[in-house]
Amino acid sequence: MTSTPSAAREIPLRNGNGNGSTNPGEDLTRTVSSSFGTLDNLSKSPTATFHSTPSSYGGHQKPSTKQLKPFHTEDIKILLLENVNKTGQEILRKQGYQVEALKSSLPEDQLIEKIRDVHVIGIRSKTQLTASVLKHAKNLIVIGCFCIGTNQVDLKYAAENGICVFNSPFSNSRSVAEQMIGTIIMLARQIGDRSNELHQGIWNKVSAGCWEVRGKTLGIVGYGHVGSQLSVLAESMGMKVIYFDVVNLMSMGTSSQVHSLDELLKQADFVTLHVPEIPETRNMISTHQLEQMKQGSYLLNASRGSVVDIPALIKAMQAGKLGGAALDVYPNEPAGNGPHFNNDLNDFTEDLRKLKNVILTPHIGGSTEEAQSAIGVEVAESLLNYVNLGTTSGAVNMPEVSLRSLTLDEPNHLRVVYIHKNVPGVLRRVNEILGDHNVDKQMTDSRGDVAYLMADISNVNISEIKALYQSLEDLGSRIRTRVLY
Ligand SMILES: NC(=O)C1=CN([C@@H]2O[C@H](COP(=O)(O)OP(=O)(O)OC[C@H]3O[C@@H](n4cnc5c(N)ncnc54)[C@H](O)[C@@H]3O)[C@@H](O)[C@H]2O)C=CC1
Ligand SMILES: O=C(O)CCC(=O)C(=O)O
Repeated sequence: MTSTPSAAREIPLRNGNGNGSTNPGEDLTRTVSSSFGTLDNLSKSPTATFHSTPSSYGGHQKPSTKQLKPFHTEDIKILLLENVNKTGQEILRKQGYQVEALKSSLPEDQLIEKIRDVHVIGIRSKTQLTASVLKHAKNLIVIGCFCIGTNQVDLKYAAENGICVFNSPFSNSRSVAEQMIGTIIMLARQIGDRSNELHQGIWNKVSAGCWEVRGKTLGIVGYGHVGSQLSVLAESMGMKVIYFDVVNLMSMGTSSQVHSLDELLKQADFVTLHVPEIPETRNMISTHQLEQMKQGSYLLNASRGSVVDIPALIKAMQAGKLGGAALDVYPNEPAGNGPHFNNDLNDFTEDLRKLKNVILTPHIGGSTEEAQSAIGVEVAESLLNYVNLGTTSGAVNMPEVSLRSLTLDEPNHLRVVYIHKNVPGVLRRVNEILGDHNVDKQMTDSRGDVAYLMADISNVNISEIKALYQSLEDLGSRIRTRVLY
């Protein structure tokens, strides 16, 4: 169940990227067809106060919280891809929004068709929301990544076009760390091979090359949410933990930070990768790094497929340099489940599949009931808070801005959300427009080239909302204007 504090509703969902209609009025009617109908009706009574009636949506709200609802919620279209958990789907459906949920991701041409009219899209790690896809998303105001990684989204393009992006920063970290613990032991004991052999009827009781993990050194590359959880679990099994991170961090337990990747590679019996996909981490483990690793050591990657040069890893395995490896992620991954793990996907796949003591898993580090359910709730609530209240807390590509909810004892109040280019003079112009009313509270912040302003203003007649909106839209700095009332 959502704990979203109120159910404010957005009116103008205009895209600021120049792809939408040049007439904002047309955009309003096009994107949320009933919002002008409602607005026009209300505006016949210019002195009317606009307490919205208490909504049936989101049963947890305090009685005094104002429900902002200038259009029908069923006009909001949400597309959820990649089997987003039911918890998230239900929260969004309960709002009355139109939710379409698909089990897999979509090929680019189908994605472009679908993304044209949705206001909200929810994805996991596979769907690539590049600039060339997003430029077709004329109505899109927010993206929810129901996962940790956001490398699949062009965050800069999204921000510059007024599309806010949320993720779930740590709800699956524990699941990944636990999978790594299991995998470390499986590699050390060659359990994958023994199990495969026995499935084929072959009894192969061996101890050569099989080890306890107690007393061995685990080298963690990237000591963030996943890496630090793993550190604690590994120490509890008697492993010595060292880690390398570009940031100076507090060591958990008795683990210690080393100064370079090479230092870690030279000391560790197991090397495990938990860095984000960024240009600096592309192929961070390649031929040179594999050469630095100890003879018979093991490599694990559950970060992103681009972080390891897999053909180089295959060579190191074939040469007997490593004792084993485990991969959960690959440069190209299939859109959905099925018999897709072959050379059509990545041209090294058949060679990889032939290797002994190499555990291959289909990107399931975060795939547990606990993680997916928690992520569903967390990201769906971020989406609601953004759509309903304009709140950007936790956003990964916008400044974090929030104001307390409007309440029913505040008549003639509305909330203005103004996403704009971060250039001098904008605040003065915006406040000239808002200044005809009473600005009760205002917050503004910037992140790079984009700034986000949120203001609650009172003494606004219904008949004035459209003009207010239009004045903000007419400013050259405007990326996107939303008025919630
Ligand atoms: N296999 C799976 O199902 C999952 C995979 N992931 C992947 O794991 C990655 C890590 O996740 P978290 O620990 O939550 O991220 P995080 O952001 O909490 O930690 C990443 C750490 O890597 C460090 N780092 C960045 N660049 C580095 C570099 N060049 N060298 C060394 N350290 C560097 C950062 O300073 C940070 O401490 C995610 O970005 C995601 O791609 C996350 C969850 C599930
Ligand atoms: O579960 C997923 O779809 C993706 C997990 C992941 O890689 C992430 O959270 O970054």
